[in-house]
Amino acid sequence: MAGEPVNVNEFEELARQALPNMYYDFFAGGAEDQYTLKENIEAFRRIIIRPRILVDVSKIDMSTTILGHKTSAPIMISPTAMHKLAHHEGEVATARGAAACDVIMGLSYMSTCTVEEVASSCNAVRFFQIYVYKRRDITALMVHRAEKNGFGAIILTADTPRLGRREADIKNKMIAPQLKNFEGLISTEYVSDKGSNIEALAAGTFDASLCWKDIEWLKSITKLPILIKGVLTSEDAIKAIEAGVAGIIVSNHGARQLDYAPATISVLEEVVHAVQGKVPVFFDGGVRRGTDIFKALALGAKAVLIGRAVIYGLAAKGELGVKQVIQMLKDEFELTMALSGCCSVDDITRSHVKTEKERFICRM
Ligand SMILES: Cc1cc2nc3c(=O)[nH]c(=O)nc-3n(C[C@H](O)[C@H](O)[C@H](O)COP(=O)(O)O)c2cc1C
Ligand SMILES: CC(C)CC(=O)C(=O)O
Repeated sequence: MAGEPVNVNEFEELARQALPNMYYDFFAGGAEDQYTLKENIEAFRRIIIRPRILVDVSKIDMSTTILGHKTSAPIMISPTAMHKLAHHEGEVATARGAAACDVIMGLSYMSTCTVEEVASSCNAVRFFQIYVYKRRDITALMVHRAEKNGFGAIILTADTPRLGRREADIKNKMIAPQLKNFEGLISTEYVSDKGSNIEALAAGTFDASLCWKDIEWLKSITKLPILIKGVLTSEDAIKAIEAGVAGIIVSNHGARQLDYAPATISVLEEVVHAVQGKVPVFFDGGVRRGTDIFKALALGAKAVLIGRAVIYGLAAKGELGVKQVIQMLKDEFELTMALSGCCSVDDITRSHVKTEKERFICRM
């Protein structure tokens, strides 16, 4: 590629060149046939924008408020694991990139920098994602550390009772590094001759018995608002509201868990309808362009979360790359708003997009 990257896909190419195959495959890969992985992107392509003309768009305001936190754009960083495998500064570089762009950072439970290191590195608003370990005392301790270190919410990832089958990681015998957060608490260095050590780590530590009633337990150990991540159906959206969560994240885990789960953008509206405005609905999966962000907001998302795009920026150029990727998405989103006749995020409505089903309705 000649010159500087001009879009997220070019950052992916730089990341591919920068990383050992094993790590690139871990970051980029999905489950089994990777049908859902492709669909997360393709389903966006099938949605068309209906722009309005002759609107004064000389000033565009992308800002919004997420759980009471004012933010520059409806963009957050999705929690993704093990950033030191992408860049030696790890999650500290990601957090600094988020702070520089004034967006909220989701920190993974499986991070390679500690909660304390990330918290003291910058003033980014941070949410902490958790997996629930069989050793619940360790999860409770992590929640308390996040609370003590000024994190603004807990993201409970609910789609991973077991790890999805990621065949590249099996072939590569993907390593499971020791995770600094858990040093002295539990070993996260798993070695299995059979294949992915990440899978062995998840099988050894994650609590597959986690269920709806455990949200009560989580609420009993923290005052922080709880977002539930991994909702794909109206049935589960209703249960989540009954359980008292502060928000819902429509996510298929970047297509790394259940293959042939739906593309997230194709089920966003189903969840939004079920929620009836009771809590904010967030969205992730396949966001690579500002137009994708616009489409998700038109279909009812309060904000989107970005997973791989941020990792690609981090792998290519560290903190600067994270900043450039987020800025690129913000710039593209701002231009999309202007060209669609929307001056603020509240101006983006359902009538600004046509889904595939609606596109072929013939107006007589
Ligand atoms: C390499 C990688 C690691 C991830 N690790 C986590 C994790 O630790 N916790 C979690 O809740 N989700 C994790 N996810 C899922 C992301 O939070 C998010 O749902 C997904 O990446 C969104 O799709 P996108 O990558 O197309 O933006 C991970 C995703 C990737 C690609
Ligand atoms: C270490 C893994 C369990 C992190 C994860 O959620 C993922 O790789 O998708």
